[in-house]
Amino acid sequence: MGNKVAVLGAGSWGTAFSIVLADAGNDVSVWARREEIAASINERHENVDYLPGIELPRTITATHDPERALAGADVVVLAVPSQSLRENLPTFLPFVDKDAVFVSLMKGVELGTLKRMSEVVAEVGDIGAHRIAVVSGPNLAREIARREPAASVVACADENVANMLQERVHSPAFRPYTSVDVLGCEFGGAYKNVVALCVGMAVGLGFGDNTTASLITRGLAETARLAMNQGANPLTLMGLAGLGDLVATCSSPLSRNRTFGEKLGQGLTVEQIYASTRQVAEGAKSCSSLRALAARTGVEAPIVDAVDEVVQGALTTEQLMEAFISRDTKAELS
Ligand SMILES: NC(=O)C1=CN([C@@H]2O[C@H](COP(=O)(O)OP(=O)(O)OC[C@H]3O[C@@H](n4cnc5c(N)ncnc54)[C@H](OP(=O)(O)O)[C@@H]3O)[C@@H](O)[C@H]2O)C=CC1
Ligand SMILES: O=C(CO)COP(=O)(O)O
Repeated sequence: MGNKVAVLGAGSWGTAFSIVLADAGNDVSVWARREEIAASINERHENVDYLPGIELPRTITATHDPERALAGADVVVLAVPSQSLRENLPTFLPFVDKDAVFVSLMKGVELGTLKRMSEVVAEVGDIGAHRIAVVSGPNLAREIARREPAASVVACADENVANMLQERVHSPAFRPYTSVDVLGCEFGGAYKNVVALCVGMAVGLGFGDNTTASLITRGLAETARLAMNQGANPLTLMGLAGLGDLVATCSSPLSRNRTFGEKLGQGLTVEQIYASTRQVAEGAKSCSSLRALAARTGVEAPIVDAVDEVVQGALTTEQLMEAFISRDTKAELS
């Protein structure tokens, strides 16, 4: 095995992370669902749909053929939407080397099964935890693609694998830290998208920084409550994959989740927002799965509950804010 990485998914983050991988010295082969995206990457060295105006390194090539993308790759990066991973995996798995390590970039929880992405990979591919890693942190795709400095977490149950991947993804602008808390990183990544939807709603309604800071802070408390109930290390939620990503996503106009929430706050419907973009806002789906998981485990999750109600059309954004403020009062650290 050499230094070839297959990146499965040519959206914003799959493409931006390919730049990190190329800058770190890997040969990168991207699988694109649409042939025209593969052609744009190969011929123009640009992903015209997802990262227009960003020149891609020549060591990134793309193909529509999963077998070609995966041939000779010892690291397989998964960058498709969370809700399509289960249906995508059977297309990829026959061509994955038996020792290759999977790296999930995805930040969602599967509807129905309520599984995290690493759990879906383990189940569908019958793959051990030592071969499944996660990269998660404050990593807005366009900023990473512009090589603005950022840090992130590479988590794997096997510390040696996390160390190996840390080297493979360490580029001049991208600083990865290792962790063995895959679960904590995945909950941090999925939950912050829902909190960002909520913050976006507040912004869309015209509220300022006190409101958004209150939602971010209570969102972090809620994230930690559910993640710890599931076995996460609480310190992971205080780190890059928790607080770091929460702050970046909730603060940035580049975030699709925050933007989705903002449009809801401005009065657009969920259907109108879906019709206006092809990019994924994971929180609009994961609010339902995280809500179901919290209910199943008896964990209080008022932000996730209320965001899901808004997305289902059962609550307006004004009612969400009213519900947030008028809930029964309690001790902060309860
Ligand atoms: N963008 C970001 O800043 C970051 C994103 N992430 C996470 O990375 C994951 C991927 O997101 P991102 O790249 O941003 O998403 P985008 O919306 O930018 O791109 C989605 C990609 O998935 C493809 N796709 C859509 N539907 C399917 C399907 N049913 N089967 C296979 N492929 C499909 C799209 O192909 P097509 O063009 O043909 O529709 C496109 O290549 C998400 O979980 C996200 O939360 C994590 C960190 C940062
Ligand atoms: O995960 C992200 C930043 O770390 C990207 O957030 P959005 O999916 O909301 O754009």
